[in-house]
Amino acid sequence: MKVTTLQPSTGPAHHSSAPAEQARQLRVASHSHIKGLGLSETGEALSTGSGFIGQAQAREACGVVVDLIRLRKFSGRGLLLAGPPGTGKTALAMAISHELGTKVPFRILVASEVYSAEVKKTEVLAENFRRAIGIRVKETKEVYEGELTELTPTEAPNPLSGYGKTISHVVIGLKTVKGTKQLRLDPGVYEAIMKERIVVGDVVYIEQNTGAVKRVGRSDAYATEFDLESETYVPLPKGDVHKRKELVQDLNLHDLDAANARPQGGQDIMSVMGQLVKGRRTEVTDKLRAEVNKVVKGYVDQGVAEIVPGVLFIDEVHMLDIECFSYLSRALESPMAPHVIFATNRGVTLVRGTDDITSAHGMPSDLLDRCLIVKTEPYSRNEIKRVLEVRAVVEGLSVSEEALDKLADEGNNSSLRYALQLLSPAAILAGVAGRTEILPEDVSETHDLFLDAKRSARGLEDWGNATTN
Ligand SMILES: Nc1ncnc2c1ncn2[C@@H]1O[C@H](COP(=O)(O)OP(=O)(O)OP(=O)(O)O)[C@@H](O)[C@H]1O
Repeated sequence: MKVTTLQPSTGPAHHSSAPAEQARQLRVASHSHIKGLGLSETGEALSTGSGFIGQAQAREACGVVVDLIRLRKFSGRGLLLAGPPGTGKTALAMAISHELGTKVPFRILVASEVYSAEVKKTEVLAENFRRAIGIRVKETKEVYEGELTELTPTEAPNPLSGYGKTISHVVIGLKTVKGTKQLRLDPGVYEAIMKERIVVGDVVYIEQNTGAVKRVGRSDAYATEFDLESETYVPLPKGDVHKRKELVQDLNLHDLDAANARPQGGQDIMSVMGQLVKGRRTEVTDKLRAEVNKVVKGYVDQGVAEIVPGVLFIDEVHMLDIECFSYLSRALESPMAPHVIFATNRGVTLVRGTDDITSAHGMPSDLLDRCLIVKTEPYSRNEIKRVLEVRAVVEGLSVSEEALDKLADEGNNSSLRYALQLLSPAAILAGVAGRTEILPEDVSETHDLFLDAKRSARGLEDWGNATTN
């Protein structure tokens, strides 16, 4: 049996998500029940379509925007979601992203994030713009693909330290419909296999010239009717183990900017795309971005790559200042701009960075004129109750009808977000009382333990008055 040796991949290390990124992911989790705008074929809002309750008019308006985006008739324009806090503006932006599809990048930026000590405001905006522009690269490569039938690492004495063992090489077996093949792999590829948590029975492919390993899924020969995890089962690959395969990589322009700012060498797609621009770089500059754009445009013209404009959601847009707004106006003109959705809960207010210019939502009129504005309405008590119901199901909490009513009252008196935030603590208190179901007493106790903004502000005011008298 012919055995082939492969070299390890030397592509850029993929950094784990930074705290900011993790905070961003947490933000997304609170909308995990939102699966889309919940519209019928004719664009009418369904009563609880896709986890969305109420806001029928705003959802239908956003449905029209999704159609405009799909028809590529939305470039250079923005969507502004204006409404009181907790009326589903972020949820609508998430729903639009779902409607556009998982391959469309979606980026959340809270406007106040642009004010950071180290990085220029417009640089933060530029980076978020680039992260919201996807690029899909198709390339045909020589790969070894199949169901993993054998994974045998061979140990050898550690040549460096004289004690302990190291992996000298690993032998794997790959099976396809047509046959099997044994491969002798470099330790670096074995580490990649371990990192991807690949086990015997998984269907994988290994790129021949980089040794990059990709887990496609679990072979459906192992599918059992009792499996609980959300495993993706895939059929046994057809054809030979060694074949030419079209690989699709979904990146965003910031990935390319960063890879070019710190070229790391190597053959995998990130490294290749990371060497588009000659010469050593240290940071991402507008000049670098312009060069990356030029090369990307060349790839698009050759049909190797496709630009996927994503969604950049800028929450609390009234926090941006005049300098940021002028950057946004220019950036929206760029042919490679993402679709920008703004959200604000402010009315007429001062445009930050100016002394005396007030305007609707704190945005300059020239930018406002380019936006479609969608209003979100406060929820009725019944709608708040239904949102709480949907959220409780998603969070796996069981709530009695009376407790749900009590929470809905809290939401009605204070805010939807406050009521939603009482759900998990109430579940904890129910657990402490040895119950799995949340009852009204748990809601009352959490109401006393955790204040809403109005009560806490009033409490401090009373305290302030008491101490000054
Ligand atoms: N109509 C709705 N249906 C289902 N869930 C909703 C709805 N509206 C809001 N939510 C949920 O309520 C919570 C608060 O909503 P969201 O964050 O969208 O409000 P917002 O208008 O963006 O608030 P803010 O102005 O403070 O950013 C989120 O968990 C969101 O998923």
